Amino acid sequence: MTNPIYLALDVPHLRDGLDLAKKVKGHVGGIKLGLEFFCAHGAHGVHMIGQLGLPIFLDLKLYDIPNTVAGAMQAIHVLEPSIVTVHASGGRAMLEDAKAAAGENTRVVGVTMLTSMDDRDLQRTGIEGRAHDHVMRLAELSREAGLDGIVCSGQEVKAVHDQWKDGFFVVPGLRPAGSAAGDQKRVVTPRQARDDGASVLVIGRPISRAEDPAKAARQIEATL
Ligand SMILES: O=C(O)c1cc(=O)[nH]c(=O)n1[C@@H]1O[C@H](COP(=O)(O)O)[C@@H](O)[C@H]1O
Repeated sequence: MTNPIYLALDVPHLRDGLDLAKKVKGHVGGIKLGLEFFCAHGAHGVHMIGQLGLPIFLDLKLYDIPNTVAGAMQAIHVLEPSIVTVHASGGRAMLEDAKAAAGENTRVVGVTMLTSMDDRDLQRTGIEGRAHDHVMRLAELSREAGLDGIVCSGQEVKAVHDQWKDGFFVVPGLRPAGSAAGDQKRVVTPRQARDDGASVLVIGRPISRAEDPAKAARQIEATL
């Protein structure tokens, strides 16, 4: 079984990121580079981390008009990401054009509702109803638009998986039992998410902020 854990490398310094990625390399299946990393280090940083040989998940959460998102997708072909995120709420045309413009070996997944939000936060954005229903709607839209899968919390992944059998499901907001949730609100354990159908487990601070990141990654891997 391939290791489903992707380390979220949310660090400001490239040297620290490289050191951390090297430390945990044997205990994760890939590295997720997000906005913090990409804004600071751009394509150069992605190449540097890519040299470690692990799949790269470029979490850019693209959200713009279809033409602009398609252009951004084309611009990152050269980085050969295995996974890229777009916001599912960008609408069907944006999602279709994002997928059409993506590289052949890149999975495009739609971010449904951030794991840092709960029902109340959702309502404050003007959307009535529960997180669960919102995620299910955006999962359906993503599937219709031809995306490979979605990003959702571990609280929804089972229901989404039941409806979209061959979908690819990225689950962040994961916390081993007893660890601090921080800004995450819809949280489950890595094991729970995997059992419920997650394809990729995105884990950041429980590994990156641990005293011994390799040990933390190994311990999480052992629970799966
Ligand atoms: O797209 C993501 O990866 C993402 C979506 C989401 O809804 N929630 C979420 O936390 N993420 C990312 O997953 C990672 C979670 O990090 P930790 O909370 O430190 O484990 C961060 O890099 C977030 O940017």
